[in-house]
Amino acid sequence: MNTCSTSFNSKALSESQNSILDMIATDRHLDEILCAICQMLDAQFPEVFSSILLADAEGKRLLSGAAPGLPVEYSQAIHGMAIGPQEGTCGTAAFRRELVVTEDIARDPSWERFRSLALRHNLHSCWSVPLLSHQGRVLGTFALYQNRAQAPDETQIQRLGCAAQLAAIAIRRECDGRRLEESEQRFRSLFTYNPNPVFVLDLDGKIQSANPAGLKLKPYTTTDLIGHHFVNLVVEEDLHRASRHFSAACAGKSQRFEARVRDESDRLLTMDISNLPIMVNGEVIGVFGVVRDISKQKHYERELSFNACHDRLTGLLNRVSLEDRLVLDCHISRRHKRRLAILCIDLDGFKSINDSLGHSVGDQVLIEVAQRMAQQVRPSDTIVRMGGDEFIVLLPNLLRDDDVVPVVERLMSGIARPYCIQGIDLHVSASIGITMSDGYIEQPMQLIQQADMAMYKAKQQGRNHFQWYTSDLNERVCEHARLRNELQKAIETQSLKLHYQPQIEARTGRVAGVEALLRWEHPEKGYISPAVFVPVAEDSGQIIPLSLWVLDTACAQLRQLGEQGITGISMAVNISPMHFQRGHFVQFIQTVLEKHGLCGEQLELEITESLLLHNAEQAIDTLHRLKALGVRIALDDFGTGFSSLSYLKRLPIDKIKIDRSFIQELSTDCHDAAIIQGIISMAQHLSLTVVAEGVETESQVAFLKGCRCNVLQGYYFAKPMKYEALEIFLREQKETDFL
Ligand SMILES: Nc1nc2c(ncn2[C@@H]2O[C@@H]3COP(=O)(O)O[C@H]4[C@@H](O)[C@H](n5cnc6c(=O)[nH]c(N)nc65)O[C@@H]4COP(=O)(O)O[C@H]3[C@H]2O)c(=O)[nH]1
Repeated sequence: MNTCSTSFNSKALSESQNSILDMIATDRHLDEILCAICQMLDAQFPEVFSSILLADAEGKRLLSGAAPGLPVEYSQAIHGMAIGPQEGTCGTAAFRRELVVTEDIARDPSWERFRSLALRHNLHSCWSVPLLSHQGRVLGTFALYQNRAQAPDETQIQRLGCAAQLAAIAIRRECDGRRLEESEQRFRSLFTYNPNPVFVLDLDGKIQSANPAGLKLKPYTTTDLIGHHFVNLVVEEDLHRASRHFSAACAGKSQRFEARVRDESDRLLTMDISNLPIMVNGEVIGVFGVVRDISKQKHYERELSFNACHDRLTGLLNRVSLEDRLVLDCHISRRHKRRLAILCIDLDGFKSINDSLGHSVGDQVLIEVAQRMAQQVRPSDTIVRMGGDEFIVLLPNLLRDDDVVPVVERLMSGIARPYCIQGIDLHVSASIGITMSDGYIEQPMQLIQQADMAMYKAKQQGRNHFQWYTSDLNERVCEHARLRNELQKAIETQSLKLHYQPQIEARTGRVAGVEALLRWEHPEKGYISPAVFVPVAEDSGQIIPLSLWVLDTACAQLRQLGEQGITGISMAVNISPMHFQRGHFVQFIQTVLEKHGLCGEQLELEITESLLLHNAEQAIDTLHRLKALGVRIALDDFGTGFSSLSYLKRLPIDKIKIDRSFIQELSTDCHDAAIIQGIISMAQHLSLTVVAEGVETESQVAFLKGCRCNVLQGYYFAKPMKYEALEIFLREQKETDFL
């Protein structure tokens, strides 16, 4: 080897090195370059063979790189040798990352695997250096084999290092190129296969390239997208915003915003756009526009917010939106110094359509009502469906209060026109409550309450009416609410009592029965008439527990009378239509009779005609079932309602009670006398018992007896009295004849 090193021609070496560097610079194939490096050294040292091995991807094995002077059989045998602490010269050099010198292969223990092969090919010593990347990763090894056992001198080590460096440069460049190529391909894939449109814009905003998804956003007005400014894509209203974000991205700040674009079919799409600066060597050279179509999401968002504040059935605003609208309209009225009208509209007759013809017919009516109302007001007015058949209308721009009247009249006549649903002609009308404001009100929702109160008043006046809100209406409603609360307390503290008024058989003068009448002794107001508090209890639903208590108590006290030996009298109890129409009413009556050991004939239920107004067929059916229990039925307040004589014969009733207003006018009004005579004779034809209520004078008694009225009830005989008084009264009357 000394001979070789002395004969080493440094000029030739430097030329070879230059030509190899040239090969590297001109991107010649790596195999070619590595082979040239080996040949360069082989040429310098006769009887020396260079070998380059390359590390595999995992850095665990060494693979053939170049070894033009080595025998092919040997090169093939060491292909794939492991990198490790005892793996020949090259495997060990790669493992230790330093020059490893094997002076004598024949004696080196790390050569055990390949020793005989090497010696067979006359290879006796091997010196190897690792090839490392910039980051210190092992790229491979460069080795020199000699055909005699020997150690390298300084020059040889230097030349070996020099050649190894050239090989490392070539390999690194190859790796870098491959990595660059790979990263370029990755980027291309991200760009090309991105389902979202991606644009590359120059700093002027011109589109330099677009991926296939981006090309689909080409406006139908242009033929090409590339080279055009991005403003051609964005709709005019959003241009200013889009340009602002683009400029910010050009200044190096990533941006995210929404803008609308039109696609190649001229569809309007809402896009979520990211503008990202393209940074090269710390400088912005362009902008990426990454676009995501969020049109569907926007559509759902709009739908959700529409549903949140609109009524699904009619499309009108719902009660959620009412307060906001009201506050806004108060503001408008204040600013324009106009009057604001608030109308509360409730449909008359809608419930019976819904009950009898079903909800789908009811729904159709509501939809049409909503449409008709919308036709009668201005677009700037507001119509809200509060639920069911109740609506609120806000008219914020009226000059005078009276200007609301024509609108209300139009609404009423519009609603009252017949509806033809599924071939059936239907009629509904509207009861309207009106309140006015100048917009200066601290709690605008109070206006809704006022209109609501007025609407209730309108309803009470009959159908198809409108009513203005007045402050005394408010007073009455407040009183109503107060009474309801106090009544609740009275129910809870059981401070309601029953009084009883005897009913006298006209022919014999004996007590035929008693009527139970509710009494409420208010701690401050004294006795409150049931005529006052029963309607309140009916409105609030309190009538049900009250009615159950009355029936139970009346039956209990009738039984108590029996136990006192007072028998042969019946107990009449007033029944509220609301309780009567409840399910389980008949069952309850049966239970209460059984509980107190009474038979049906001892109980008489006083009902009124109003009970037959809604669903008369069902009411008649309930009456039949009560009759089957033996219970008697009396029709109270006869003569004050519609008193259609024709339906009387269809009703399974036992008695009619002539209202006391007829009896009281008897002496002054000869018509009343005629009416009473008529009622009694008609009742006799129908085999009904007639009771006259409110009998106060002897002459009334005489007249009624003359007309063959069956039963008399009134102060003339007895006022309603407590149970204890009744017991005494009944005991005494045994000996007394009233008539
Ligand atoms: N001026 C005058 N009045 C007489 C005379 N005789 C009896 N009255 C009164 O006439 C009313 C008869 O009861 P109603 O027609 O069923 O009318 C009752 C009934 O509709 C209702 N009511 C009373 N108790 C109950 C009850 O327990 N349940 C229900 N649902 N309603 C009841 O309250 C209404 C009024 O009851 P009250 O104030 O007790 O008034 C009672 C009674 O005190 C008389 O000679 N002259």
